[in-house]
Amino acid sequence: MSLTANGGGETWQFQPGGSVRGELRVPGDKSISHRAVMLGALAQGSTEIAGLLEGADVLATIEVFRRLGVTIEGPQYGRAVVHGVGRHGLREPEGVLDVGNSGTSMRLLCGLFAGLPFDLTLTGDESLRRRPMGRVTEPLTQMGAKITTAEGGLAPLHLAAGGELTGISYHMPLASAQVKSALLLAGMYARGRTCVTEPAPTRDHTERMLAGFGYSVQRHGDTVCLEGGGTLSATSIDVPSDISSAAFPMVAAAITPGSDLTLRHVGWNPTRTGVYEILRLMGAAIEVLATREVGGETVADLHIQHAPLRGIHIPEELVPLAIDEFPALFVAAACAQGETVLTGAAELRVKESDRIAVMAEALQSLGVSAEPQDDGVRIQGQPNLQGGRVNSYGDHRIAMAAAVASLRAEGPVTIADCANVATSYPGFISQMAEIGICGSSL
Ligand SMILES: O=C(O)C1=C[C@@H](OP(=O)(O)O)[C@@H](O)[C@H](O)C1
Ligand SMILES: C=C(OP(=O)(O)O)C(=O)O
Repeated sequence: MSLTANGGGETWQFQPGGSVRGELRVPGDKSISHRAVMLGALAQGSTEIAGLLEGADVLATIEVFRRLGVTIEGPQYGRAVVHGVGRHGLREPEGVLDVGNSGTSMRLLCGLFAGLPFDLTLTGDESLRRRPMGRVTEPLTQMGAKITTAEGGLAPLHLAAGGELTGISYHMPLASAQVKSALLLAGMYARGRTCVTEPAPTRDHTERMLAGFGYSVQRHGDTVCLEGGGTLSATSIDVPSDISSAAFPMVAAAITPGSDLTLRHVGWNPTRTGVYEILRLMGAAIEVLATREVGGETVADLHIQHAPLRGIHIPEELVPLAIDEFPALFVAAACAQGETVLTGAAELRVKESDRIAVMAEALQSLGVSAEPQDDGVRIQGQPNLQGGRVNSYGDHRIAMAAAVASLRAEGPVTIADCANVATSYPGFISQMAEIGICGSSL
C-alpha cells in the first residue's frame, strides 16, 4: 500500500514535554461495539447497550442497520437500544451502503449479509477501498455467496441475492479476527456446520458475544464451529473501554518521567492484552488492579508509572494480540534504550495506512532511526526526540501515536490529517488534556 494521503483532515499540534498524571476512562471498545450492534439487530427483542463507542466507525455500522430497517435508539452517552428484527427481518436498502473508514464493518457485514435474499453493495472511503477484501470474499464464495469485487478483490463489494450458503471448514491462511467473524456470521445463515481454524489466537469477541445472545458456538483447540439456522435472543451489553485506545495514554505514561496514571474499566480479554505483555517485556511499570468479569468479558484497572524501557525483539506470537497497538508501541521503542525489532507483522501494511512505512516516516521526522522491513521494523531508541511535522495519512492510530511522542520531544509535534481519530477515539484531545498531554487543532 502506498503512502497516499486521505485528503483534507485536521492539523493538530502537541506541545513538547510534560508528565502524565491522573485517572481516565477511555471510550468503549470498537470491536465489541460493532458486534453488539450487529447481533442486536439480528436478535429477537431489544438489546440495551451501555458504554458503546460513539466513534465514526461504529456510527457507520449503526447507519447500515437503520438503512436495512432496524430501529436503533441513541447512541447518547454511550447508551443505545437496538430493536432486533430477527435473522430474517432485514429489508432491502436503497442505494449503496458506505461504511467509511471501517474495515471491521465492511468485512463482518460482508459475511453477515452474504446469505440475504436481496442485492446490496458495500463501499467505503479511499483508504478502505485500498484494503484487501479477498480474504473474506473468497471463503464466502466457497460457501456459495455471490460476490463481485472491484479489480484486485477490492471494495466496492456487490452481494447478489440467491447465494444459498452451505457451511465449510476453513483454515485461515492468516490470523484475522475479521475473517473468522465474517465466516461465523455467514455460518448462521448456512446449511450445516461452519468451522474456522486460526493459525494463531485472534480476538474472540464474536464467539463470546454469540454465546451471550444464546447462539451455541463450540471451540476445540484452534477451531471454532457453529451450526446454521439458530436464533439470537436479545440481551444487555456493557462495553468495556477499548484497550486499543488505552494503549496511547498507557505508552504516554510509560515513557514520561514523573508519570502516575490510572486507566479504569479497560477491556482485559486475554486475546487483546499483547500491548501489556510487550510493554512489560520492555520494562514498563504497569500494575493490573481489580480484574473482574462484566457480561462475558474481563475488565481491569491499570496503574502505570514511568520506568526506563529497553529495546527487545518482540515475540511473534504476541503480534495478533497487539495488532492495532503497534503505532503506540513504536513510540515506546523510540524512547527505549537499545534496538527494538518487530518481525512477523506484514499485516500492518494493510491497515488504514501502511503502518510500517507511515510510522517509520513519522519517527524519522522526529529524528529517530526507524528502518522498515518487509514484515516489521527496526527502531533505535534514543533519549529524546526532535519536534517536527508528521503526516498521519488519515490513519487515526498514527495521529494518536505522534501526539504521544510529543511528551519526549524537544519541540512541538505538528500532525497532519487527523480527522479520522474520531473513528475510534472521539474526544481524544480533551481526554489527553485532562492527564497533562497538551495539544490542539490548528
Ligand atoms: O475483528 C475486529 O474487530 C478487528 C480485527 C483486527 O483486524 P484483522 O482481523 O484484519 O487482524 C483489528 O486490526 C481491527 O481493528 C478490528
Ligand atoms: C485496523 C483498524 O480498524 P478497521 O480494520 O476496523 O478499519 C484499527 O482500528 O486499527
